[in-house]
Amino acid sequence: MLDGRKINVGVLGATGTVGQRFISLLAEHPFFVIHALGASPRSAGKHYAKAVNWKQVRPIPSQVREIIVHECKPEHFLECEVVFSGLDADVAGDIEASFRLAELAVFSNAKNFRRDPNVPLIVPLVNPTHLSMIRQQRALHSPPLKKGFIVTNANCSTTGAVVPLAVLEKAFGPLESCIITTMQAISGAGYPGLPSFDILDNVVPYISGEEEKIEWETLKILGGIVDDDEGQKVFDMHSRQPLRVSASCNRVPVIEGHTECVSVRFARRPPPSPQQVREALQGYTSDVYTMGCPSAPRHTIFVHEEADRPQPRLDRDYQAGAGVCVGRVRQCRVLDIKFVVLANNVAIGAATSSIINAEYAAIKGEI
Ligand SMILES: NC(=O)C1=CN([C@@H]2O[C@H](COP(=O)(O)OP(=O)(O)OC[C@H]3O[C@@H](n4cnc5c(N)ncnc54)[C@H](OP(=O)(O)O)[C@@H]3O)[C@@H](O)[C@H]2O)C=CC1
Ligand SMILES: N[C@@H](CC(=O)OP(=O)(O)O)C(=O)O
Repeated sequence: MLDGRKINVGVLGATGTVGQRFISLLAEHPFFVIHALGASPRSAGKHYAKAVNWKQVRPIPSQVREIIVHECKPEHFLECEVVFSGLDADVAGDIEASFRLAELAVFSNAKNFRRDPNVPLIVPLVNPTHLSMIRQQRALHSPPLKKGFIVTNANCSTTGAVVPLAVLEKAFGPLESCIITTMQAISGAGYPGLPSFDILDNVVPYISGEEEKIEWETLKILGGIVDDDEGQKVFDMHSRQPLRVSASCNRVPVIEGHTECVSVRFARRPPPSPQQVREALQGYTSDVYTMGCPSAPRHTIFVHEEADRPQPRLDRDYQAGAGVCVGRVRQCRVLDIKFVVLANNVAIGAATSSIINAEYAAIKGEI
């Protein structure tokens, strides 16, 4: 893998909410060094510090302030091996495909390639081994690729839910059904997000496309990879034990941190007790942490005993936003078990996941 050298990386969408978090997290990274930045033609040609409307707690890292922002064209990123994409989904599809064609490794937050049958959808605390699909992706690409690939991470609400769901499946066998109700922060809509007139003193019970993404992505992430009749690898979408997922999504006046109420029914009878569920969640260690990915949280899930936690203002920075917090684990009178989960939408829900995915790929020798 790395032989002690650092890998040059670029950030696409570097001026946005997710792009800024990438820059904060990559500023002092042991594997990666920021080499190039890209954004829209509106920002191109400016020093980063002039182009960005910086909204992070820590100041703009000094080494990126003077970098000239480029348009998102591969010719400006040829000295990079990896790009992290925080691009607007309206443009991410074509741009990310062009970087893959130019033999770069693309780690994307955007939704565009999540449903591609050869693109892994990886929540690193859950299914990093889906990275293996990039070999088929390269081979089936026209023309076939030597190094280029795209890896996506999930929708931020999907990410928060699938971490505890995956742990429960591992401990207690397949889930049969799951109901998820989200309370999503406004930073999930990028900056400036919703008009204050719409979100202050209010809850908006609709986020376009979100419920469908949670219901579909959960199956791709929790399912395995199998061989089809032609010997191709395919994602099995949890088909061996069909899992029904029903999601309802709400926007709430919180800046950062998506809170979700989750109820689950297990296939096996009798189901686990709330105490068994708490112990399984608290005791889980992710493979990416064990393998030494530097951004992986030491403790994947913190289980609160207090009746009124997790809360976004208090818990969104747990493990620098890389872990998730669960609370209120209790019996559900309709399904089996219900709980609340909080995940930082900009960190483990976005930039941190992409970075851990790239760390895992580097450790595995794929970049
Ligand atoms: N915010 C979140 O919590 C999460 C976001 N995501 C996804 O991550 C991506 C980024 O989200 P977010 O940071 O919130 O979005 P923002 O709107 O904050 O940022 C979008 C970025 O895309 C750039 N961009 C816009 N148009 C173009 C263009 N024509 N060419 C090149 N670059 C362009 C913008 O550059 P400029 O400043 O120059 O306009 C900006 O850097 C989206 O796909 C989103 O769905 C995923 C999970 C969570
Ligand atoms: N839709 C999410 C953020 C997002 O951009 O999701 P996706 O990457 O799945 O489009 C939210 O509003 O909180």
